[in-house]
Amino acid sequence: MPEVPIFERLCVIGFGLIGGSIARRAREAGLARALVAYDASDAVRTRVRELGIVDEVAETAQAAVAAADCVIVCVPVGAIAGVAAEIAPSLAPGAILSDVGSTKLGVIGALAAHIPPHVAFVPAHPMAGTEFSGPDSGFSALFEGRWVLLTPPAGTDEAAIGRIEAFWRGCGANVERMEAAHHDRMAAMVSHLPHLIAFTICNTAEGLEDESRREVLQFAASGFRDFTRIAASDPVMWRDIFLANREALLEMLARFTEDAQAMARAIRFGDAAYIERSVERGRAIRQSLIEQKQA
Ligand SMILES: NC(=O)c1ccc[n+]([C@@H]2O[C@H](COP(=O)([O-])OP(=O)(O)OC[C@H]3O[C@@H](n4cnc5c(N)ncnc54)[C@H](O)[C@@H]3O)[C@@H](O)[C@H]2O)c1
Ligand SMILES: O=C(O)C(=O)C[C@]1(C(=O)O)C=C[C@@H](O)C=C1
Repeated sequence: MPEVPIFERLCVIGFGLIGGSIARRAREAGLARALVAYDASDAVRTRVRELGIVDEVAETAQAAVAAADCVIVCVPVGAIAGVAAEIAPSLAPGAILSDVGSTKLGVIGALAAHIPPHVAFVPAHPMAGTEFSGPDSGFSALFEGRWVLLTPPAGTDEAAIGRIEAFWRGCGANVERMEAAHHDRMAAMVSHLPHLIAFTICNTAEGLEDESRREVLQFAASGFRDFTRIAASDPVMWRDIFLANREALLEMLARFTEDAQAMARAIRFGDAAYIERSVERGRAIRQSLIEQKQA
């Protein structure tokens, strides 16, 4: 366990699933001496005050960051650059700015213009979440045993990276560094493509003629339910991710489409060996994930 507190005053901008989980964990584990939050939504700020997790809920983003030695931006990817522009003039000298966005290249590019020279920017992405959102959805154990990927641009202050790493370890996470472009291709495959497919299959079911649609919803057994859990996720968040990671996502979608077409062809021509091999390979990959989790 890292020595606590890691930060004197930690500021969370955006108090949804991820911001709320960070705040809960930071409070529980004493990772920051003081916690301050800001959210653009009046209703969310009111709820955060009721929850009593943070020491202060600021009325503006500028006021929230003013005396913070670490600011973590936890808003949808498409809103991160706007928040950075809003808070940049108020960031304290020596402060660390971080984010939790699900895509990294675009976020880093959009933020570069706004970060003052006296502030270190350490981009991060916790590979943990649920299909729920909002101030009540967070929980302190969300990051326990999960990966957090750091994608600091070359030349980022090592001490700042070390403190962000210590913070995430204090949240119970494992931390790894990687290049932002590599991160985006990997995330496209393991997270963005599965969400795209889950949303799409729900739309496909919805598009069936009335009677079949009613039956799909009535008789959906565990296959459809397990497979589409993530389709309950927030539309703004996923709109932003798909648009921000366009190239990598389209590449993975093209690969997937080719593989799906190969399967369609095998089914059409009765190629039983291909079908069995393909299912076998898929099953082995899924089983290795289960073993990894148990290890
Ligand atoms: N949900 C997940 O599973 C998950 C996992 C890892 C990373 N992420 C990333 O974390 C970020 C937050 O996701 P979440 O699931 O916590 O979302 P959420 O919808 O639960 O919360 C986002 C919050 O940001 C606030 N917000 C929006 N624009 C704002 C602005 N300009 N200024 C201040 N507040 C603003 C909203 O009011 C909302 O309360 C996203 O970038 C997402 O890609 C999400
Ligand atoms: O478990 C879920 O519900 C999630 O969608 C979490 C999930 C994922 O795809 O694994 C979603 C987005 C992220 O950026 C990281 C994690």
